[in-house]
Amino acid sequence: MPVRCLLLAESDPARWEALLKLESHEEERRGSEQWRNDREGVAKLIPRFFKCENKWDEDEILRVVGIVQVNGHEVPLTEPSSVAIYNMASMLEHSCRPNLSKSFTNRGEVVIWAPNAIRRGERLSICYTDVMWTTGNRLEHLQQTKMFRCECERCNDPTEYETYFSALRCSGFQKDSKCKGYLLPVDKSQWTGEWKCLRCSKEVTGAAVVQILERARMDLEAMEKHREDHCNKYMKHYSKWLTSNHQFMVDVKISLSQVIGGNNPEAIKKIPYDKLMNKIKICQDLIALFEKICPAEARAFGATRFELHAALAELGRRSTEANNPAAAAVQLEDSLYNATECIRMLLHEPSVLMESKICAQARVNANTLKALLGIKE
Ligand SMILES: C[S@@+](CC[C@H](N)C(=O)[O-])C[C@H]1O[C@@H](n2cnc3c(N)ncnc32)[C@H](O)[C@@H]1O
Repeated sequence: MPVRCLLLAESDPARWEALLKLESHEEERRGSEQWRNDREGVAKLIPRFFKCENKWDEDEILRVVGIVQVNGHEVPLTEPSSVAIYNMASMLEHSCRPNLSKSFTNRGEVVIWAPNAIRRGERLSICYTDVMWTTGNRLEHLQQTKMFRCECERCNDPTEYETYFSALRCSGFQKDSKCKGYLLPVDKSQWTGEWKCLRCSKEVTGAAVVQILERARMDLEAMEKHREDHCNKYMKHYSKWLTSNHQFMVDVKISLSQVIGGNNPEAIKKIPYDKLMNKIKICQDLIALFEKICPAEARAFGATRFELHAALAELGRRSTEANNPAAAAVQLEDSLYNATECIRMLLHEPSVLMESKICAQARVNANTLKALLGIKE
């Protein structure tokens, strides 16, 4: 990527000039661990590897590396994904609760759109990191790669709109404790320091927090997420330490929402009633959480709305079979609403991605539901 950028100076001087106008954080990066690694691994390597010792000096290469790191977007169209820089999209500022969503066309063009209404005067933002990461991880990632401390509303509220997405449970850190309180950092800007229970005020060391989070992360990575029993076991075990909305729990709930009755289109018809209701509850909880912490995260909404519409349609089918047309009508209408929301959220997904196929299926299902409900186009 840096070599391609550097070669623009000859192949496309106008784009080279435009690239050089982008933020590199050259000075702030200088001397950091990342900068030292880039110097050894990129700036010194390129001239040797490409046998062009005098073509570019070290500072020029490191500046381009900085520009790529600060402005690059991961494009998930290929396996592995690629990185691209978009001149206009580079001007967008960051928020951990952005109001814009980012998608791509099959040709790799970026699509920036607003899933929800934006108030007059509200600033436009995208997320430079992952909205599904805890505050500590987001802050660290932004500081290390984009060289700034995020002061967005979400980062300044450790409860994250009372979802406790990054919090831990006090009881997990105290033997035989019945405390139902949540732990958060004593200093909201220091997620690696001491944590304190909001209810009983007990303090826990940063090292103890890191230890449990590391264990939970490793177990999450190692588990088979397509296995319902594995997901349930993980949630049961870690409910001692993690809040029900914690990043890792949410990760497992997203898997569960897809796995329950999701093996094939017929599978959902065979699951017991309580499992069907559990799928619906998981989807509704996820949507309520997304609405609070990431209302523009279109792909997460789209996938979960799809699962919810499927479960509600099945519920409606069972109500019809049980001779309860009134309940069936409400459930099918609700299913149609979720299918429509799924389509709206996945509308801009490129056909090479799975999300576009989910969107296409939601269209077919929405038409079937409309026919069932006697709704004309
Ligand atoms: C992709 S550039 C955005 C354009 C850049 N502000 C410029 O004028 O060229 C990313 C850089 O903008 C700044 N930035 C973007 N969003 C920010 C935010 N919410 N708070 C502080 N700095 C931010 C940071 O310096 C970050 O590394």
